Amino acid sequence: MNHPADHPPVPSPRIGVLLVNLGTPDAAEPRAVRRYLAEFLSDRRVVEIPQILWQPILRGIILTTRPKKSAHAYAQVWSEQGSPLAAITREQAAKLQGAFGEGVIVDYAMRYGNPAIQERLAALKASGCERILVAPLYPQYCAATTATANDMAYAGLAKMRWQPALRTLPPYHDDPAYIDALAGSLNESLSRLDFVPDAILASFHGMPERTLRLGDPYHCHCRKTGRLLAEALGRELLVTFQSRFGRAKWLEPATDVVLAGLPAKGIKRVALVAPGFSADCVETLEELSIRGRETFLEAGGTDFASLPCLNASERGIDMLKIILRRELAGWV
Ligand SMILES: C=CC1=C(C)c2cc3[nH]c(cc4nc(cc5[nH]c(cc1n2)c(C)c5CCC(=O)O)C(CCC(=O)O)=C4C)c(C)c3C=C
Ligand SMILES: [Fe+2]
Ligand SMILES: [Fe+2]
Repeated sequence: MNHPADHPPVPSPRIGVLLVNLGTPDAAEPRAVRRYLAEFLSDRRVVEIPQILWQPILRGIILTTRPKKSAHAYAQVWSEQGSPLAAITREQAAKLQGAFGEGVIVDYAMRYGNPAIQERLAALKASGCERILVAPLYPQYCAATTATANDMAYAGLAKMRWQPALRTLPPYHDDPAYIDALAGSLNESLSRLDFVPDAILASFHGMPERTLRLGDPYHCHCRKTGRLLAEALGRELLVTFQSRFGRAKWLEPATDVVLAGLPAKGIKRVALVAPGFSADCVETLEELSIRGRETFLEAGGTDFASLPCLNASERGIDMLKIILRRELAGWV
C-alpha cells in the first residue's frame, strides 16, 4: 500500500518565516480603499462593538464617506512600488531572505488585503516548510494587531490536513536590539536636521481607552518603549497617540492636540518619531508628515521634522534578524 504521508514532497525540510503587517488597499482609489476598510473594520478584534449594531454604521456611514477621504490620503503617499507599507514590507522580506540564506524561506503577508496570510502559509508549506515562524511586525502587542494576525495564521492551519509546526513572534517593545536600533536611527536622523528640536514626540498608533481597562498591554508596551528609548537617548520624549477613529475615548494625549498646543508653551521646533510602526505607511507619511506638520506650523511652530521608521534600513534589518533568529532557536 502506498503511504503518501511517508514521502515528503521535498528532500529537506525547510523553515519558513512569514512577516506580517496590517495591510493596505491595492490602489489609492475609493473602490479599493472601500474593499480594504470593509475587511479591516469588520474584524471583531478591531471594532469590539456587537456586529448587529456595528455593521449598519459601517456599511451605512463609514464605508460611504471614508473611502474617498482615505483614498486622497493614500494618493498623497503612493509610490511607483505601490503602497509604502506593502513596498517596505516586501523589501524587508527580500533583505531578510538574503541575510538568512538557504534553508530558510522568508515571505510576507498582510492581515487585510493582499498577499493574504493563509495563501502565503499554504505557499510556504508547498515549498517544503515544515516549521513556520509567523512574525507580526508590531513591537507593541495589541489584540487588534498582533492577536488578529496570529488568529488568521491559526485559521489557515485549521484548513490543512498536514500542518506545519507554528511559532509566533512575541512583542519586542523592550528588546535591547529594538531600542538600540531606534536610538541609533533617531540620532542619525537628528544629526541631519538643520535645526535642533526643543522637543521630540514619540507618536504611537492609538487605541480605544477601554482596551487598556480590559487588559490589553498595548498602552503599557508603548509607554515602556518610550521610557527605554528616552533612557537610551539621554533625553526626554513625549509619548503621544495618533489616528483616533470613531467616537469612543481613545488613549491620550493625542498627537495632533499636543502638536497644536506646543508652540504656545514656547516649543517651536519639534521632531516626531513613530516607533510603533515597523514601516512607514499612510499613518506616518500622511497623518504625521503632512497633516501633523500643518497643525504644528499653523499653531505657531517654526520647524518640524517627521523622522523615518526603521523600514528596510540596515539597522532595521539587523534588528529583525536578531529577534527572528532567536525565535528560530532549535530549528536552525
Ligand atoms: C501599529 C499599530 C496599529 C494599531 C494598534 C492600530 C489600531 C487601529 N487602527 C484602526 C483604524 C485604522 N487604521 C488604519 C491604518 C493603519 N493602522 C496601522 C496600525 C495600527 N492600527 C497601520 C500600519 C495603518 C496603515 C495602513 C496603510 O495602508 O498604510 C486605517 C486606514 C487608513 C484610514 O482610513 O485612516 C484605519 C481606518 C482602529 C479602529 C484601530 C484599533 C481599534
Ligand atoms: Fe490603524
Ligand atoms: Fe490616520
